[in-house]
Amino acid sequence: MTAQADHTTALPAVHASRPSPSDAAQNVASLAGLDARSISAWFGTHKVLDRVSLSMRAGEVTALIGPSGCGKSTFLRILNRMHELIPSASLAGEVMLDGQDIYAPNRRLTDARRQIGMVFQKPNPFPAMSIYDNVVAGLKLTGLRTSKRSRDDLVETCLTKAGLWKEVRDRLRQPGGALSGGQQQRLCIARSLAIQPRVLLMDEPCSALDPTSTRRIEETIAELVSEVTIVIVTHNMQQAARVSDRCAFFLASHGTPGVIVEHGPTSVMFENPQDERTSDYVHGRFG
Ligand SMILES: Nc1ncnc2c1ncn2[C@@H]1O[C@H](COP(=O)(O)OP(=O)(O)OP(=O)(O)O)[C@@H](O)[C@H]1O
Repeated sequence: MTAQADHTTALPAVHASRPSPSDAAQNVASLAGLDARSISAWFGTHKVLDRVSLSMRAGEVTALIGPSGCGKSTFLRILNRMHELIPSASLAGEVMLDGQDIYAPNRRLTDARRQIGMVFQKPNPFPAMSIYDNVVAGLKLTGLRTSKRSRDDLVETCLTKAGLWKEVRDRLRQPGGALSGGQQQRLCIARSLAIQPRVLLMDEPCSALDPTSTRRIEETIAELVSEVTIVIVTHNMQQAARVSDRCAFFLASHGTPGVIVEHGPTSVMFENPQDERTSDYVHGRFG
């Protein structure tokens, strides 16, 4: 999971057109924050994260940045219990969703996955399944029976939110695999939204996309964050500056496990970071 870092010294305007996070949080009752407390992670005996704590606020975009191999993707997978799918993987710590630990013994794995969705680096729609069926594919997870009419509405709503409706409304029965890469990624976002997650995790969602598709995804993120809390891993510093409210800078120096060196508002992280290593990284002096 490596990608070339794309650094810049310029800090573009950060989504001036959307409501402030606090306005958004007040407007949508179901918004939830995620609070990771003292997370350590291992693959076998190899420790890759050491007591990482981070609050990801409701109604905000939090960007996880840092050089390759410092544990960003591992941290992200821990946030919705995907880390435990890897046989050698283990972890310590707590992940609180709206004050409830998703790892508590009485919490079901499927609950965490339903409430905390994930979009991956490489678009992964079901290629032979129709666009329509891709969007509703996750509904089985919820166990809810829905009418055809409400499924139709859901498909339109989710594709609209993902910025894809106008491009596909006349070909909903065509296979998802026939769409362009950028369209497939927006289809995956629509599929995640269909089960109404409270948090959406995005692991380098634009790294396989061209600049135009990347811009569309970034616009989609800006529109979605008023109703779903977003955590995004990105190697692209311009993108982190454009889309996020807050950033966390991860680092694993000289084979030590990854830690968060610094986190805070994106403008501060880029313009006035407290740690020299953050400054060096966001300005492209290493990584
Ligand atoms: N399935 C796995 N099995 C064993 N080790 C793994 C596995 N996945 C990741 N690691 C190791 O965990 C460490 C952190 O990897 P991770 O992918 O979380 O970093 P990252 O910061 O997301 O990197 P990148 O930016 O390159 O995607 C690395 O040393 C990596 O080799």
